Amino acid sequence: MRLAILGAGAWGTALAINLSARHQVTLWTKDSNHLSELLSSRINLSFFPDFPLPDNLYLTASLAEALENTELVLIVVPVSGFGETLHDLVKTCKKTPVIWGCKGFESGTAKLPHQIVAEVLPDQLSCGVISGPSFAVEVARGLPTALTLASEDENFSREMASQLHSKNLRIYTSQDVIGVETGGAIKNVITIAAGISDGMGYGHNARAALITRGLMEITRLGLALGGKMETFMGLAGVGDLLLTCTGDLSRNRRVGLLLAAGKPLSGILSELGHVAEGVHTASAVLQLGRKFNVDMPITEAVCKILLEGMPARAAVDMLLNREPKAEIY
Ligand SMILES: NC(=O)C1=CN([C@@H]2O[C@H](COP(=O)(O)OP(=O)(O)OC[C@H]3O[C@@H](n4cnc5c(N)ncnc54)[C@H](O)[C@@H]3O)[C@@H](O)[C@H]2O)C=CC1
Ligand SMILES: O=C(CO)COP(=O)(O)O
Repeated sequence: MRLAILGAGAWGTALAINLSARHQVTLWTKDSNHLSELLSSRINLSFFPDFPLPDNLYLTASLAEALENTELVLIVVPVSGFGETLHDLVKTCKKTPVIWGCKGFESGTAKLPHQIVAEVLPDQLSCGVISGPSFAVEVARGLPTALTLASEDENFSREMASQLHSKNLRIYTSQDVIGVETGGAIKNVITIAAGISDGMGYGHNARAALITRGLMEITRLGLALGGKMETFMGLAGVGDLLLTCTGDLSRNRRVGLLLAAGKPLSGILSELGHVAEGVHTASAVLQLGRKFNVDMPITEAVCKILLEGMPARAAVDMLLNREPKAEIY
């Protein structure tokens, strides 16, 4: 298949490396300076420096060129650039099927990516989201990874999954777009909390409790938004939550670890050099929790730290001092 990957960060590059083994892939960056770097070194020094780019991977900064004869567009820019990228796509007048891999609610509007698609590309029928436990480095290495591809159009997800599926990239299908997007978005906020807890030395018991109670927050808000319970128990829910809360490759976890060490958020984000979606999505999650009357104490504590500068220890005390209640309610 001929496919265009829009977004040459860690995730776009990892997917391009993996999929180039079986497909004709074009990797698009909006930034012409970044393109020059990619073309001259054949390595993504800015975002993914440890992997040479495959010889058959085509690189461009021209969207029209990227979309030439393309059968599928994979959008893997951060959520903050997702709407802009869709608007750029509209200008090309191409009706190519679209799959996105960004994880978060849009900051300010609290919209999920599929809601942005519905606004910008209202006639886009062949579309869906791909998500699940997938550190970019491991996908680039060809290590076994399983993902969920969700689309309201079952034929589309089945057809695309069969094209993209391989021994090292197992693609399961789903029709629960809201559930898959919600799981991927909220787990980033819970992961920041897990990083904080580990950074403060609270131990394995506390982390297990955070993951479990975090899954409860994901499930409660996800159900309120229209997602399905089984999705939160699957790859895009508990699967991704477990990965990033425990795996040191997670940027969101790293944000938590560094906050616990007392570093200021602005310094952490510039040191990271990559997007940490939990930072940008936390307030939207809190806003939606309030709107749907869903109790989200972990999200609230993370927001206090990120948005109000509350010291991590005080936020943890706030969580620990909550009144006891029934586990399931
Ligand atoms: N890195 C990973 O392991 C995974 C990341 N994701 C998700 O994929 C999305 C992208 O993540 P990464 O590639 O890791 O981030 P990154 O920070 O490594 O790279 C982001 C890329 O997007 C580009 N970009 C930013 N705004 C843009 C815009 N408006 N238009 C065009 N390009 C723009 C940047 O120049 C950069 O090349 C995030 O939502 C993330 O949660 C999903 C699964 C795995
Ligand atoms: O979502 C991811 C893996 O599934 C990547 O997580 P981070 O953005 O925290 O690195």
